[in-house]
Amino acid sequence: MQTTITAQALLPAQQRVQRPTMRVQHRQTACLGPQVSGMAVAHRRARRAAAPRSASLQVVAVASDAPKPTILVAEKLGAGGVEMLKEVGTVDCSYDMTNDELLAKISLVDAIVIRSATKVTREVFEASKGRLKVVGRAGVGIDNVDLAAASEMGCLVVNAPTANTVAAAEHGIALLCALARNVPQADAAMKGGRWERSKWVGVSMVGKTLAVMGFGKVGSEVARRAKGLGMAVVAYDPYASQEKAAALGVKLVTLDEALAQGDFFSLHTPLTPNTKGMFNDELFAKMKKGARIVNVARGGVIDDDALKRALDAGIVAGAALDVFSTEPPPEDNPLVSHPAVICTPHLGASTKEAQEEVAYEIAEAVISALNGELTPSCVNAPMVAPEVLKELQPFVALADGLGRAAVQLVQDSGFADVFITYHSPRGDDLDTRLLRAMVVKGMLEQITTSQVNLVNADLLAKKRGLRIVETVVPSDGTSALSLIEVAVGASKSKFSSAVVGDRIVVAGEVKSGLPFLTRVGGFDVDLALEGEVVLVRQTDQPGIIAAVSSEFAASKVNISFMTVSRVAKGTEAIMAIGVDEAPSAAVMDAISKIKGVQEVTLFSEKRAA
Ligand SMILES: NC(=O)C1=CN([C@@H]2O[C@H](COP(=O)(O)OP(=O)(O)OC[C@H]3O[C@@H](n4cnc5c(N)ncnc54)[C@H](O)[C@@H]3O)[C@@H](O)[C@H]2O)C=CC1
Ligand SMILES: O=C(O)C(=O)COP(=O)(O)O
Repeated sequence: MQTTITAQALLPAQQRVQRPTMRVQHRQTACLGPQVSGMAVAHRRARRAAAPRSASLQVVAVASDAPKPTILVAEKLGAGGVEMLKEVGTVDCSYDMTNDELLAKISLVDAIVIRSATKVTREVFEASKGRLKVVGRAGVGIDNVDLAAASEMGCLVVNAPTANTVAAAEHGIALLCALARNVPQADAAMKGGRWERSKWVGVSMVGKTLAVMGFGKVGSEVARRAKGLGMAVVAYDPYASQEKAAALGVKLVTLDEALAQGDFFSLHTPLTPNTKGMFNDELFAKMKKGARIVNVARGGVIDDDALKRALDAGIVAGAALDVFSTEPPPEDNPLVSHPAVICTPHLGASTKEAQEEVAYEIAEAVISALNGELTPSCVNAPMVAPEVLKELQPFVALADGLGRAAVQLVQDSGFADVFITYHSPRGDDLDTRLLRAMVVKGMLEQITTSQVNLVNADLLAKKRGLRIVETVVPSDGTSALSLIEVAVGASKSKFSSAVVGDRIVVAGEVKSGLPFLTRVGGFDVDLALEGEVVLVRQTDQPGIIAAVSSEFAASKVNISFMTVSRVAKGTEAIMAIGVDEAPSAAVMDAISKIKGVQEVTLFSEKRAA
């Protein structure tokens, strides 16, 4: 496989819903059904019990010697989650702040936990002056967070994608039944002293068709429950799999088919540029006359004015809305006051049980993000499924180290082309996003003052005009990768032996779980990628190794690793030497003057704190 990084790969996850890796999670959850939530809860409980956690992949880590992070909880969060946060940081629970209050506070905190009411806009990120490292969304929808601004500023956005799925689905079903049977209207009449039996005759659900729009976690749970009510269920979701639908007895259909067949519609898409105002005049005109709509997704998915027209024209017989384009909706909102509309104030996720679990799920994600770990619920970093993440973990440091090494070998002139070659038994199935971001991170950390992390690596690469070409070469072996090669398109190197053709090339492998540099240019080496590394090219002759070592010894620089590799006896050789601290310029100069030494250079594998 050979791929050139595309604009698509740089999109925030919310807009990349069609990526296969994003779908895997949906498929797993949806196929397993209600018990999944139970399993997810059990897993979370088990993980909570299994301390201490490992801080392995540095994403946006607050340095270990830094003071405790400050975490602002801006909306009501379950007590258990707040307690978890208190174990690791100073927690400020300030609910219902105005935007000005938020702007004033945000530069004092490392993380913020929100629900759907707090808008984390570009203005908020700018006001944080770089301190804000993590936004934790205690729920699913992240349309109230400016993901582009978060990514540009290297701020990790994590959500709680599973804990409220069942609650939202149950609320969808509750609204579906209430809508079909006019429950709120009849209740209001009775409370007003009226016994209106003939006025509130409803419609039956059994045998009717429910069109689920967006067949993800909530949509599929709604579908499962609607089947139990005896409804025929079709689903429109261009990114859902046929197998998942078939497993639930649901037929995946086109948009036009869904519109033509649905007696009831249940909306479950995220709010994205693609879905904003999706339910407009054109769509309503294609619906069966008398259809009913439930929206527990996001208000913005429906064009409010178009719905009002469809209701008034009788195309839509009734709507049940939990979500609104502006929340709370203004008092004169014509939908809220419409007699054929029933409403709840964004209650989909609001069950006692769901809120407790959401709080744990988000606290866990925020803590691990602050610890610098990669969390699977990160929505603006190149995340992969947890099992893939575990497998790639050893190679993440390797990719970072090779990027770091390659860029430091470039002489003066810049470069635009980066070639990453992965040797992997997975072939085309290898998910390279994480590794690519780490190579880029390693490179950019050397050449920019911006904070670079997995969140913004791709974005910063694009801004700098880097062209990244990735190639996967099938290889033997049982681990995910056997070798990674990183080359930059530059023929002038501080170490000319690193140049092959018109590229500076380094390659490495993971050995005993640690990243090793195994090739520089055409030379094989074998050196742990850590600390400071000195490369020496010399004529292959006796005495040089001793002469170089004694220069280090004289200046009390400890050698941790050394490998020597030569082309052929008596010709050229290179030494790769790991040293505990960077030798002085004088030592480097002295080495370069040793008879037989042709060139010497130094690069650092020290990671940014
Ligand atoms: N009212 C409430 O309190 C709650 C609302 N929600 C909202 O429910 C929605 C769904 O949540 P989940 O199921 O957890 O998300 P999900 O990501 O599991 O599912 C969303 C599905 O929508 C599909 N989709 C994306 N664009 C589409 C399009 N243009 N047309 C048709 N399908 C499209 C995706 O492929 C995906 O399968 C989100 O908007 C979320 O914010 C979720 C929980 C509670
Ligand atoms: O999880 C979601 O997407 C929700 O809409 C729930 O919102 P909430 O956390 O209840 O403000």
